Amino acid sequence: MTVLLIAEVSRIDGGSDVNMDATAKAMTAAAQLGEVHVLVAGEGVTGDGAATLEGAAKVLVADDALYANGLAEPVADLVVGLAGGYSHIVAPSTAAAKNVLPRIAALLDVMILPDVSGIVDADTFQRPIYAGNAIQTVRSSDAVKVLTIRTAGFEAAATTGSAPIEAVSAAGDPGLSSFVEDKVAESDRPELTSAGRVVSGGRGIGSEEDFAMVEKLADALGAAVGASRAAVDSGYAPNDWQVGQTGKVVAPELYVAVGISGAIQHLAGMKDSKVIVAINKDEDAPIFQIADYGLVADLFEAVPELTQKAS
Ligand SMILES: Cc1cc2nc3c(=O)[nH]c(=O)nc-3n(C[C@H](O)[C@H](O)[C@H](O)COP(=O)(O)OP(=O)(O)OC[C@H]3O[C@@H](n4cnc5c(N)ncnc54)[C@H](O)[C@@H]3O)c2cc1C
Repeated sequence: MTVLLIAEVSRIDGGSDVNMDATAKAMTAAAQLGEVHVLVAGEGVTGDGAATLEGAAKVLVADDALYANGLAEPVADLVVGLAGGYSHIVAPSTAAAKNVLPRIAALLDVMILPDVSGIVDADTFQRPIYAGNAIQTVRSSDAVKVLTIRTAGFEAAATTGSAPIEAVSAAGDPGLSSFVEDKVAESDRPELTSAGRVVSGGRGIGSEEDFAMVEKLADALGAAVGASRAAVDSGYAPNDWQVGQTGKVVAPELYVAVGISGAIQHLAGMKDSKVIVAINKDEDAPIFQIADYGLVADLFEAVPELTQKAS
């Protein structure tokens, strides 16, 4: 069995480099499957770091401007071109890999095995389902197994090796996508995951216009703004404000939940906050069970009043 491990490559200061932590953890999983070749695709990449990974038999370096901006299509094409000799194609379960690996699986006409957290044998894998509440064991009879590795489940491989490095040439531009720009979101507010205070709004706010009320309270408190998934799905707040199981996990000193019922998936993202304040008109709302301070009130009255007092 020979495994192709796709290294996670991050863009740093105009160049690219291997994200060693994610790649080293995926290496530990890959090494349980067979001999591992590591593919490093990027612009200006050397493969030197990947070559130190214990378990790497060979490092393949595709140094080309085509891979500079992390577009999934050229990388998928490159991997499909190399896939012939491999029993498994593996990558750490990162946002980039989750974009590339399903394309590879589709092009090879095999299934994708995402978020693998345990290797049973070369055909059998474990992965969490139902938000981690159950573990699924999947056996694949595909000729090539394409899997992403949930890195939290594996220790990082040591970096004491010295694998040989080989250049591989770019597959050519499939012309399916082109890079336009990267834009860093600018905000005067603190960053959500590291903020000391967070004010989040839920479906109870009722509209995008009224969500401005939550933002005003956040600004008065010097807080970051969060939202429940229902508020995001309803278009009241942008996606990257979502707090919870499928959003961001926050643990600020102060978390204010406005018009949020307190579903378990929301609590998964904020229950470790030091002081939780809930504003809800329903006194039986589950959020009150974990709130340190509960205000049973109409948010349209309570929030402007609080904002005025905090300003
Ligand atoms: C797999 C999965 C993952 C999920 N991931 C997430 C996640 O990451 N984050 C998340 O938040 N949810 C997540 N959810 C959704 C979650 O189950 C809930 O549907 C969601 O959290 C509900 O959002 P909400 O509390 O804003 O809305 P609702 O449950 O509709 O609650 C609205 C609340 O507002 C109150 N209210 C209404 N009007 C007023 C008023 N005028 N004044 C005061 N209070 C008022 C109501 O009493 C109610 O309690 C997930 C669900 C699934 C199945």
